[in-house]
Amino acid sequence: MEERIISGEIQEEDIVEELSLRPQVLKQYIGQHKAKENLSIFIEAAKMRDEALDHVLLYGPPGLGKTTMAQIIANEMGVQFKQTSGPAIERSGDLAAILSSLEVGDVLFIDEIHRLPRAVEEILYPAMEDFCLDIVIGQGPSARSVQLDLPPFTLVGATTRAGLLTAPLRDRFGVLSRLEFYEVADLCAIVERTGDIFQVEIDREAAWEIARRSRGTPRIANRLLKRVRDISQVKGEASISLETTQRALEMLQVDHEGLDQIDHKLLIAMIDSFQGGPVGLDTIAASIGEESQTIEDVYEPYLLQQGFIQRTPRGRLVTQKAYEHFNQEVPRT
Ligand SMILES: Nc1ncnc2c1ncn2[C@@H]1O[C@H](COP(=O)(O)OP(=O)(O)OP(=O)(O)O)[C@@H](O)[C@H]1O
Ligand SMILES: [Mg+2]
Repeated sequence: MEERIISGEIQEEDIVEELSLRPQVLKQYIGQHKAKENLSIFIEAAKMRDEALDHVLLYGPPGLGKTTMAQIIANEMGVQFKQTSGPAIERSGDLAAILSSLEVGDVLFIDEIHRLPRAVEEILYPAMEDFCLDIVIGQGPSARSVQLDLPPFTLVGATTRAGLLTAPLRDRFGVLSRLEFYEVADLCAIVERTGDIFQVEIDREAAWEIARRSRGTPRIANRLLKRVRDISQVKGEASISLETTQRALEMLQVDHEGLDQIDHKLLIAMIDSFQGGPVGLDTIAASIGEESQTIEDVYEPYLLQQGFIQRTPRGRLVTQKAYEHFNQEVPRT
């Protein structure tokens, strides 16, 4: 897949900056008021009882701040943060090794937890529930099962697709926290914060414009700001202006709703080739040459949330808003 400027997924150019841009404590974490409020209560209660925080599942589209939140949880609890990911753990032994290295209260963060192999996942059940490790040593008739005690710890799982988690795994999380697309005002604050860290001035209306076109996603807001900053610097502006921002975003082919060429291709295909739907995901994917899974995880959530498309049991439908976006008449049926 070519790299889209408005993809919420992490790209190579983001990696270095993310380290410096990540808020460290809850107070610096902008937006997500509901998730933040819940977590801060649970964190405070766990600290008062001097216990490990209950296991937390963070879910939501890419780039909304799941990894950031996981690190903040560890910081707020004052414990160590250990990080791994579903696809990185191939064998049960790998997970057993990680679990047995944990100390009291530690946060173990498993990113993309829906991609843990099944056999590995089963090791997690007793670990999460009873803080014990059940391992089988040897094979065949001589195999025996050994139990090891683990210190109480907090598992923080992150996933873009909570629906893919097995029920036994999902049920073992005490706190389920869904991250939502950000409000424009919150994204605007994020853009201004990032501007401060980059030491660039940005006019309020320019920050707002970037926020508006960032698909509710901090990672995209930060990325757009970087591109806009480059263009503004070349122009020699003392502070990034609205006009430059609009020009830059036009050059980057991000429209006033934050939609890009691929969104356009997708919506236009639905309108022109499938009379607005309903049309199945796989059919749309084939017609625009993208993977169904990418459409479902990356493009569609924002189009759904903004009401450009709807999901029905018979497939996806484009809405009146989509027709209006392209100045097209809604066909009568
Ligand atoms: N609430 C926030 N306030 C300020 N910056 C944020 C916030 N949430 C996320 N960011 C910034 O957005 C970027 C992406 O966040 P993060 O890596 O935590 O997202 P993610 O949900 O883990 O993404 P992925 O699904 O790709 O793993 C980071 O650089 C972070 O600094
Ligand atoms: Mg992440």
